[in-house]
Amino acid sequence: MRLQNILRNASKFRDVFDFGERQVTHWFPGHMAKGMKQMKANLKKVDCILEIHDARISFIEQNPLFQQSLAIRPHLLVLNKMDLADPSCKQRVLKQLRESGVRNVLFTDCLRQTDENVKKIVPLVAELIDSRPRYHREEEMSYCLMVIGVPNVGKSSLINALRRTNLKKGKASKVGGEPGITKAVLTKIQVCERPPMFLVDTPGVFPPAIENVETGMKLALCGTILDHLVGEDVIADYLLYSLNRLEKFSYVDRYDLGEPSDDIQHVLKRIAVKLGKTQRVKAITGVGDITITMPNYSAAAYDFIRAFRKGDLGRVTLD
Ligand SMILES: Nc1nc2c(ncn2[C@@H]2O[C@H](COP(=O)(O)OP(=O)(O)OP(=O)(O)O)[C@@H](O)[C@H]2O)c(=O)[nH]1
Repeated sequence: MRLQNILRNASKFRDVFDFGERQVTHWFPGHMAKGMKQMKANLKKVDCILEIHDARISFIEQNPLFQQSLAIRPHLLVLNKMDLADPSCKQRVLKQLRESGVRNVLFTDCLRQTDENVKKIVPLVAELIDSRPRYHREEEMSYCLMVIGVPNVGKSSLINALRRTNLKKGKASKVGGEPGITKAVLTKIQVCERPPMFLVDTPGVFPPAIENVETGMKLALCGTILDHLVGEDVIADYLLYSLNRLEKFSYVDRYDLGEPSDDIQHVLKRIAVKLGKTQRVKAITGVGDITITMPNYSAAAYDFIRAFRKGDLGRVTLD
């Protein structure tokens, strides 16, 4: 019965999301461009780049300004927050990345105390560095790495996880739930004694050349961009569209919807009622003012988006 309902509804789901006239350029604050300059200058001092992406969106175009630097240095792609991504997509993602020339890839969950793949990072990086010429850093005994990635992807958490795993030491980097917390450049954080390995922490840098508005929206959904710059209503609608497209229907039970729906107003209304998020507003009628109870759509959208980000709507890979 349940499956029949879902299949009946599937034909009613949108095939494409209407982004309207949205432009992504104003979603990226100016401090990111400033960070890019700092990062380019720092790149000269590093032996290997740890590029960190959200495992739910693996195929972000590389920033053209870094392509050259990335090409001449060993490079490891860390797909973090794997605990929130769909594990059944792993092999497809790896294949697609391999086809586009990205060979060194690890999936991580930095919040897990003992993540096997976090343990693999130091040996793999040492191997990658030793297998290639180090140019002007040939004499250097220690390894220096740089972590790069968009805001809120887990750069600070990865650094802390590396220290926890290899040095049995605690936090070196501030970790935040809002994008853009890593602002100051912390020079050289030790992550391993043998071999001596250091990291340069950098501000979260957003690639300015996002290939389309949909990539921007996926990044917004995963918390890379401050919500108010994009609009929680449209993020919530894109989330609903994505869950239906990917056939991830756990939201139906969570919010007692009975069956999947592609109508965000309907879904938000039900979420608001379920969570008791209603507000009393005055309405003017022909026979005088009355007070009516309305669903609080903003509070419902907030809950829906947060539930997705925490993994409460299931493990979802958006790409
Ligand atoms: N579920 C999950 N959450 C994670 C993981 N890694 C980091 N987070 C969470 O993601 C949020 C951002 O983590 P940070 O380490 O501050 O990310 P950042 O890239 O340094 O962020 P900026 O400072 O904004 O550039 C925090 O709420 C972390 O707890 C992970 O592997 N899994």
